[in-house]
Amino acid sequence: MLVNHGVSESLMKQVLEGCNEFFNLPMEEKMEFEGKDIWKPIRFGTGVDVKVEKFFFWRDFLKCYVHPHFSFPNKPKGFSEVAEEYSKRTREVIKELLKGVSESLGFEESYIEKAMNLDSGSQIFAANLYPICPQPEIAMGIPAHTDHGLLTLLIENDIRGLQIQHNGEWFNVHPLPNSFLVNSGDHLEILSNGRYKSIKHRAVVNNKATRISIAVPLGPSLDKVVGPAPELIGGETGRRAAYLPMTYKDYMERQLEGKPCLDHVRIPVA
Ligand SMILES: O=C(O)CCC(=O)C(=O)O
Ligand SMILES: [Fe+2]
Repeated sequence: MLVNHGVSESLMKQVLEGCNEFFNLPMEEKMEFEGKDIWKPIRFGTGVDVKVEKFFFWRDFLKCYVHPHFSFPNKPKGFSEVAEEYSKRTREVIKELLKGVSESLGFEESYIEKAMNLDSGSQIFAANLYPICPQPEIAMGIPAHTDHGLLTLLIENDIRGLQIQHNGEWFNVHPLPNSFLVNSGDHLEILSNGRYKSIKHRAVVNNKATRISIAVPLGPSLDKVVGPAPELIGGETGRRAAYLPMTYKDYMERQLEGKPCLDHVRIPVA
């Protein structure tokens, strides 16, 4: 589905360029932001050359919490301002999309915004760098996963690499120029009691060009206990809750520790 998102081409270019400049900083400057704690407001990680299971991971990343509080590196100069504007704009686009999602579930358009407390919703700016890889067949940029939030907006620097899983098979996808690729996340699946499915995806690497992608997920406020919308279960609907409620914060802690959390909260059919 194509909709006018109202974010300028020049802002998209500037934010990708800012990421490029950040990743080009000397390693010791980026390592100031290095850390394992998932709650660190600004976190840089370098995973190139680490073998996990059957693949070598081949990715550096920068993850910043940008809402409700905006945290961002103070270099390269001007990047933080561009990223703040980009975060604000993408948040508006996601909120607009969620109005349509609310209506598609039979609710008034502000339902998800209110139910998920999006005024203090948790938004992350996640930039990924996939350097040229000499042996792409034994490496993986980012392994198969689902995003934990409600919706994620993704852009890239014209180099392909994203794959999504459909009916058990992997398909290459490539955002159209000047557009966002929108992925549905775990919390949309939970809230909609499975009417929306969280999309499984991964990023492969190549031996020709460096790829940069920026994923911006928006989720509920961290203290929000999220389970299936009460209107979609029980009573006349004849449907049972298919997911256990949990705070978004607890959920993220499990997911980012590498445990597949959606499987944990899914209630098996008796
Ligand atoms: O690089 C990509 O295309 C995917 C990135 C991604 O899935 C993520 O950052 O969660
Ligand atoms: Fe993702």
